[in-house]
Amino acid sequence: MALLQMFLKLRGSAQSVTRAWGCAPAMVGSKRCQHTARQDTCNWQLLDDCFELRYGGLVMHFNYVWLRDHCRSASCFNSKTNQRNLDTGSIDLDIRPTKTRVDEENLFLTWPDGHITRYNLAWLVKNSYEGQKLSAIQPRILWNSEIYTNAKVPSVSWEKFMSCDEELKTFLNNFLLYGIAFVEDVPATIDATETVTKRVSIIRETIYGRMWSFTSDFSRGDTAYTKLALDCHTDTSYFQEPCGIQVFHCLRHEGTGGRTLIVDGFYSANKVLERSPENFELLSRVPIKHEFIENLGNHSNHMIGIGPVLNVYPWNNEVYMIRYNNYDRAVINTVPHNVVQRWYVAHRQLTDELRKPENELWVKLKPGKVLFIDNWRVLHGRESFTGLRQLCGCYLTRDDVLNTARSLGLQA
Ligand SMILES: C[N+](C)(C)CCCC[C@H](N)C(=O)O
Ligand SMILES: O=C(O)CCC(=O)C(=O)O
Ligand SMILES: [Fe+2]
Repeated sequence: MALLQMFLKLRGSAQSVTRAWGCAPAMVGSKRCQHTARQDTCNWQLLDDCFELRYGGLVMHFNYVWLRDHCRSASCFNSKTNQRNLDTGSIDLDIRPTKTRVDEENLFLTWPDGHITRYNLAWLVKNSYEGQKLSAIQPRILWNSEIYTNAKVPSVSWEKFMSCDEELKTFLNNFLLYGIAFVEDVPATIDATETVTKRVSIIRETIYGRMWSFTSDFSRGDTAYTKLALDCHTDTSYFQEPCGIQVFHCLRHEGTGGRTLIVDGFYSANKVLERSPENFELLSRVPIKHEFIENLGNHSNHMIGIGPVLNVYPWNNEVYMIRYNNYDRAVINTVPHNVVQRWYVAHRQLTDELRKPENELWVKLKPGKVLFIDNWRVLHGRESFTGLRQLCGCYLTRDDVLNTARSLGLQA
């Protein structure tokens, strides 16, 4: 929590300075602002180290360098490319505006060189730390098996999915909210599986190939290539950037068992946060290693990924990635002995949550039913099985899935 406390402290000290700085012509101001339909009062003060703005129900604090840096005038910002022209390295780090003016919708600051910046007040609300802190980067519905089942998430079907953007949008909306989504009635081939994934994103080629198809032949040095049960886990936790999405399509299974286990890792992480913030903090602070060492036939690989089990945004504690794979977790040598015990306690609490039967969703994948899993959020596993079972799929690059979602107007 140290970093968060630092943030809060910094904000606290900014707030405690109430008298305005130097010899600015107008240091405190007030104006009735017409903002959309309602009347909003807009109050501002030039504080020592920031500009304080009260507007739209928020008290916001803007650093002066930030304000200069975010000038959207034609000379500072190219609105065609949405890129900054202004050289941030040229801003005086002690810069202060020399003049301040507010009208119904805008704040105007004049800088020492005479340059004037206009900020739309609604834009400031949206882009202030205080405004941002209130909202999640990615709105989600955390689920256990009952919540997911009761939600009756509409499934999408191959034909419509391939031809209709609205159907793709429905699918991506489900995927963003729940971290899993299905496409039904897909032809049971590797080619069709590839076609369906390419509708969503770019395939991420890895040491396992581009499209992969595997069975219990131990062709690779990993338990996935056996008939054994697998406890819930995230894949490629031994990559510096674990794969964003995993796609599974069971092309055939003649035998028993082999159901797929799916668990919302963020639901469990949230339970840990609610019950023990200290444990949550340990899991989000302590970096550990995952490792994949393969020496089998013509496959020789050594992958190492380092990072905490829970990756959170420091300003709102929102989890954005979980790395949890007890098979692939490497020797812990990044943690001092007095922290290790506490880390194991925290890890146990998360494990207990993940393994609660009510949090487990079990599905039998059948030919035709393609499952997309958010590998940064949802853990998967499987029941042991008998007989011939062939699974194909691939990994997708996360940025491109989110890019597709945003291009369809979804928040991602
Ligand atoms: C999916 N596919 C069979 C290609 C690879 C499986 C990788 C399994 C590995 N233990 C991990 O969790 O990353
Ligand atoms: O066989 C399965 O159902 C999944 C195995 C697995 O965890 C994987 O391939 O990543
Ligand atoms: Fe896996």
